[in-house]
Amino acid sequence: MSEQSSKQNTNHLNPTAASTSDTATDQEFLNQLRHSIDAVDTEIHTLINDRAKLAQQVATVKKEHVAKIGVAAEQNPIFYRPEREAQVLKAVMERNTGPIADEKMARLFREIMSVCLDLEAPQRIAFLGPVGTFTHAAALKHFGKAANTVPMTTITDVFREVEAGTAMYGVVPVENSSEGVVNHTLDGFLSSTLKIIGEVELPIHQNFLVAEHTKVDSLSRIYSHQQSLAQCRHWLDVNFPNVERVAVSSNGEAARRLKNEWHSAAIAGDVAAAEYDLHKLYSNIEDNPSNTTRFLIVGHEAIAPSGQDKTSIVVSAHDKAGALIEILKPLSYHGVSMTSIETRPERPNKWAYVFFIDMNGHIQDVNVSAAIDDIRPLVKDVRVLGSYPKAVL
Ligand SMILES: O=C(O)C(=O)C[C@]1(C(=O)O)C=C[C@@H](O)C=C1
Repeated sequence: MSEQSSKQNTNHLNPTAASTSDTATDQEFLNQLRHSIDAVDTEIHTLINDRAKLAQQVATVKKEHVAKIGVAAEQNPIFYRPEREAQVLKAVMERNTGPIADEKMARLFREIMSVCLDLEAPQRIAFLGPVGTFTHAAALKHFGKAANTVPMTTITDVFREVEAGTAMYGVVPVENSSEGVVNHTLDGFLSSTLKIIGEVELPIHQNFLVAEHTKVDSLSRIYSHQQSLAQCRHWLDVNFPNVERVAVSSNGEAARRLKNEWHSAAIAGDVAAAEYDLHKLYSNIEDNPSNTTRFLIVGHEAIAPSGQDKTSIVVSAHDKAGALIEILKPLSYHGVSMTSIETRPERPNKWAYVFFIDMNGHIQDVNVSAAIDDIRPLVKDVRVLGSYPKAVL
C-alpha cells in the first residue's frame, strides 16, 4: 500500500477495511497495521501531554489556593490526592471494554498519573528497604514508577523520615495473609502522630533467581528471607532438596548477593529480579499462590472521601472484663462493619492493651463518626489513625 493511500485510511481501528485486497501481501498488510499503530500512537501521545498540561494547571490552582488562604493554614500545597487517584483508577476499570484486562489498563493509567504527579511536584517516598523487597514493589505499585522511592533500614526509620518531612509519605508492611500482623508497624503508630492515608495489597509471588554467571548445575546455596524460604518450603523440598537454604535479612539482600557468587541462587519477587538484573529460572514457586501482604501508606494529611473508604482507629481500653465487647457495640449499633481487629500491649503499662480496629467507611460518614463518638466515653483514649481509599489495584 502506498504512503498516500495509507494516510487516506483514517479509520485506525479498522485497518482491515482497506487492507484485504487480493493482491496485498502479508508484508504490505503488516506495514499498513504499523502505519495505523503509528497514527494511534501519535494521538495517544498528544492526549497524554494534554492530560499532563491539565495536571500542571491543577498544580497551579493548588498553589494559588494555599497562597490565598495564607500561612496560617497549610504551608505547602498538597499535590498528591489519593482519593482522586482511587476514583480515576476505579473509573478506568469500570469503563474498560477490553481486550486489555481491567487491572492491566488501570496499571497503565497508574503510570500516567504517576508521571503527571511528578510534573506537579516530585514525590519522595520512604519504604522499608532494601531495594528489591516486596515493600519496594508495594511502593511502586501504589505511587507508580515516576515516584522517587527511597529505602530505609527499619520501619521506625520510615516513620521518622516522614515525621521529619524528609519524605512526603512512607510505605510499611502491616499484615500477611499467612504470617499475621507486623507488630513493628502497629507499634509505630503508638509513638507517632502520622496518619494512615492509603493501603496497598500485593499478592506475594516468589521467583527462583539466578545471575548470568550462575552455575545452575552446581548450586550450593539458596538465599532468601526466612519467611520466603518458608513460603517455598515444599517446592524447594521437591526441586532442590540437597541445596543449603540460607536465611538473610531481606529478599533484596538475597538477590544482591548473587552478584559475587557463582554457585548461589536467590528467592525473591519481580522487583528484585529487575533491580539486580537477574534471570527468573522459575516463577511463582510459592506453595500458597493466594498469599497476600497488605501495606499502609503513612503521611500527615487527612484524606477526603473517595466513595469507597476505610477508617482505622486505635483504642486504649480500660483494664476490665468485657471491655472489648463494650467497644464493639457502637459499631454494630450504627451499622458500621469492622474489617479487622488486632490487639497490642500498651507499653509501658503492664497488662494493658490497645486495639487497632479497621472499619468500612470514612470518618466524614455520619454512622462512622457517631460510632467513634459513642466509643469515646467507654475507653481511656481513641485516636483516628486515618480514613483512606480502599486498595483499588
Ligand atoms: O486531581 C488532582 O488533584 C491532580 O493533581 C491530578 C492527578 C492526575 O494526574 O489525575 C495527579 C495527582 C494527584 O495525586 C491526583 C490526580
